[in-house]
Amino acid sequence: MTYIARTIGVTKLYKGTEAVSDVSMNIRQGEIYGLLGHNGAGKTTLMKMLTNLIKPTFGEIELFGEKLTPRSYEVLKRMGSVINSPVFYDDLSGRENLELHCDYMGFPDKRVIGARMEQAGLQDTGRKPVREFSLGMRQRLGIARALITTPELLILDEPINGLDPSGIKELRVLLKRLSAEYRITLLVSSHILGEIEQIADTVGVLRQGRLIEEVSMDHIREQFNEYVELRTFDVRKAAYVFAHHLGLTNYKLVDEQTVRVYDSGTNPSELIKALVRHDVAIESVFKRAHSLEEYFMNLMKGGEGDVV
Ligand SMILES: Nc1ncnc2c1ncn2[C@@H]1O[C@H](COP(=O)(O)OP(=O)(O)OP(=O)(O)O)[C@@H](O)[C@H]1O
Repeated sequence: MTYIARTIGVTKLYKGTEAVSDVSMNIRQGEIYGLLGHNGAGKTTLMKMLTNLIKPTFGEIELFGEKLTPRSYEVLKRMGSVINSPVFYDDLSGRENLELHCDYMGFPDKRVIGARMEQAGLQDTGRKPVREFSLGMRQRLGIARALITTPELLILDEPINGLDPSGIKELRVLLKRLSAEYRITLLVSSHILGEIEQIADTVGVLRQGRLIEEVSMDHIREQFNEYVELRTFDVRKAAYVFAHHLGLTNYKLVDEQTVRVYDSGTNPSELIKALVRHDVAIESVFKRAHSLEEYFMNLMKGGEGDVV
């Protein structure tokens, strides 16, 4: 397993109060890691430590397999970030802003600018001053600026904050494209589960400074498959009907009275009809729909995760 970034027991104290507490997070090369947490959970603080803007009080950070120190200039060149809302010269165009950035940062080769504008979907903005950009365009210009150095890891703090639905969609497409086409590893924070869920390969849940969950979305989806649960007086006969009359294999006998059929496409009425036809008495039927949201919401606010 190759980790591009790791924190090992990282804690940050502000005037004796823990903003981030003993966080060990593992970001794999090539993935989109979604950092989920309510406002104040510690997402920005964690990202600032990863980008060397602030130092952990305790613990260690590893980037590209190397320990992060105040002199880690080389590894920092391999990453880009947008933390807090990006600031631009509003009277200048997107391209001019990126040209100035290259000057400040000492990148003589400005040929990359066109490619970065295009990657961020801003190739058609021409001479339009940034003042006239939508919030979504500003966010994407911030990302284009962070991409100037061709980073392998991109860290984005709440990039969808304040965007309207079309801006959110454009950004989602951009992030997925950066990951799939350009193989950039992404760490993206949000307090909106729906967004993280749609793009992330791994989700880390921060609550009051603690990383209380780090799990792959594939694993979570497997656990949160929708199912139809039937209570019957004869589970074995019900299982027989499912297997031999409906050709199902995706069912499980939970206990002496309960059988679950896992499949989002399962139609409860088909199951009931088949059971009735074969004289299997049914006590109750229950369809469990998407409970992923419930699970993460519980984690974020402090309840127990209800993993089936
Ligand atoms: N410079 C600072 N000095 C003192 N306390 C701070 C400082 N920066 C952050 N904090 C506190 O640390 C905690 C975590 O803040 P942080 O900004 O990391 O959270 P967040 O999850 O990014 O939330 P938000 O989305 O609201 O920025 C909060 O209680 C915040 O008030």
